[in-house]
Amino acid sequence: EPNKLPKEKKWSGEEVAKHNNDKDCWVIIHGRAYDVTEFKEEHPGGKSIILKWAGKDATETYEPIHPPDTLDKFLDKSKHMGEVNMDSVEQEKEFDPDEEERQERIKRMPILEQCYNLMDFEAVARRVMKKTAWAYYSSGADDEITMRENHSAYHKIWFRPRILHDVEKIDFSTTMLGTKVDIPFYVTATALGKLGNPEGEVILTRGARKHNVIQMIPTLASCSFDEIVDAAEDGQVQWLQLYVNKDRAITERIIKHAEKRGCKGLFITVDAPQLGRREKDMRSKFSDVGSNVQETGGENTDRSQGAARAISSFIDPSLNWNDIPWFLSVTKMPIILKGVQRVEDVIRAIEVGVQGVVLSNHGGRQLDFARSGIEVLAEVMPVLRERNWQDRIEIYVDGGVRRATDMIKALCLGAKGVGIGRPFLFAMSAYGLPGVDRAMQLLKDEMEMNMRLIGCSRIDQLNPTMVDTRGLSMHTTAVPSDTLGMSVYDPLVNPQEKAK
Ligand SMILES: Cc1cc2c(cc1C)[n+](S(=O)(=O)[O-])c1c(=O)[nH]c(=O)nc-1n2C[C@H](O)[C@H](O)[C@H](O)COP(=O)(O)O
Repeated sequence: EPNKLPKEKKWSGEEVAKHNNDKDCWVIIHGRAYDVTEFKEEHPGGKSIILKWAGKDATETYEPIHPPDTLDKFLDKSKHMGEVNMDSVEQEKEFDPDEEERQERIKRMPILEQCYNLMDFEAVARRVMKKTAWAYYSSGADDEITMRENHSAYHKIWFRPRILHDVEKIDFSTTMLGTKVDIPFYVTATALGKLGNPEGEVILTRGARKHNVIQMIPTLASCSFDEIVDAAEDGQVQWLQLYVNKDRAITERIIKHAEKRGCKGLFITVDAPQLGRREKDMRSKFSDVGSNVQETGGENTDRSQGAARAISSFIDPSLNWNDIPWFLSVTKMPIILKGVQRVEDVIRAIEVGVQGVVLSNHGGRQLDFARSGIEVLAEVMPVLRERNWQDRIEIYVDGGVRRATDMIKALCLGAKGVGIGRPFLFAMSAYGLPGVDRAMQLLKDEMEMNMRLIGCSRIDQLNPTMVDTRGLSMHTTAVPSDTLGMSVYDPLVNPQEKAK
């Protein structure tokens, strides 16, 4: 065929560069050429990003968003054109006006030992991460009120410590879905790990292994699912976070494969029938990566929806309670609904037969003005206790957990454990595995001290009498300062302009 290479030949950069338009479109990924002329029409991230790199090496942009097996899985073999002689390819770096200053900031960043708590990692990550990666990880929906409320809700809960209890030996280990863990937190599912670190989610796997905590593997990981499972040690427990695909055959395949690979929990995300509107993310360079989920949204849909939208057009917005029996029928893994936000749905989850819920608003990235997970927990537990249902399912909370005291408050109120997201992403992005390791160790040190100071030596001694939650439902949210107004009316300097 015209485009077929004799075995030993490699394409030159010049030859690939000829295929640089809508009618004839090749890209180079990891030193190989791919004909994406037809595929670009159905690319979930929209076709503009592909055309932007038509005829060029797209590896750097491609890498953080796509697991390594993406092209083998989704691009017909006949479109895999073969090897490219990369010496002949003109490397085109995506111009980033901030890159020079960022490299300077990296040289001046604090050493790891100067990070004393999880918020320190956020402060460092903000300075040293690429803007697009920082935007994706740090963004919340709309005015980010819920994202801030998630953390400040813990500041409305005060302790009622007890005294004169023997707290010489502290044991804060517990079990989660039957797995023994060192400390009651798990690494929650957060997409696109390679935006923050070239190795991606496997860094979190190694940190989780070292501290004997569970990692929840995201559907939208940068690493492939099998890479993440292979990075785990024998006996290391992982869970799967599932975005349900409109095509249930794909979903069934994913579930069965996860079970076969040893996952010990299926966390179905139920708070994201469509990914939230995260404006920091939308402003970053992904703004040219509109996705076909907007196409279905009709002409006037805003296409600059950032990375989130670019990778989530497959999610099924029709998912509903009637689907749950099917999930219970296709797997033996315990099923947990992630993103439950009111007691009525916890009752329904128990009645429909799932094994747990995560009280969560997706880190404030979905519905703004959703209540914090911890506030919902305070609503849920008294109702379950009234029915003597408190042991019918395991209840987790995530969102805004930054201190061991946050964890202790959640456990006092009846949570089995908490999920932690951004802190480990920021620790990984700033310092790699040593950062994640230190972040987890800091939480263990804080846990030991605070359990001692609250007067408990074991997790099962934590109970509602040890906290005062009277202030919890007071949403004395200061009127949000108009950050959008301050920035959005500035003449948006086009980075390309700045470079001239
Ligand atoms: C920070 C972050 C969170 C994401 C996340 C990506 C990032 C960068 N992504 S998202 O791209 O779709 O929004 C996921 C995801 O893949 N699936 C999911 O169930 N939750 C996702 N979450 C939510 C996460 O599982 C927790 O609910 C949330 O992070 C907890 O809040 P903290 O970050 O404050 O700990």
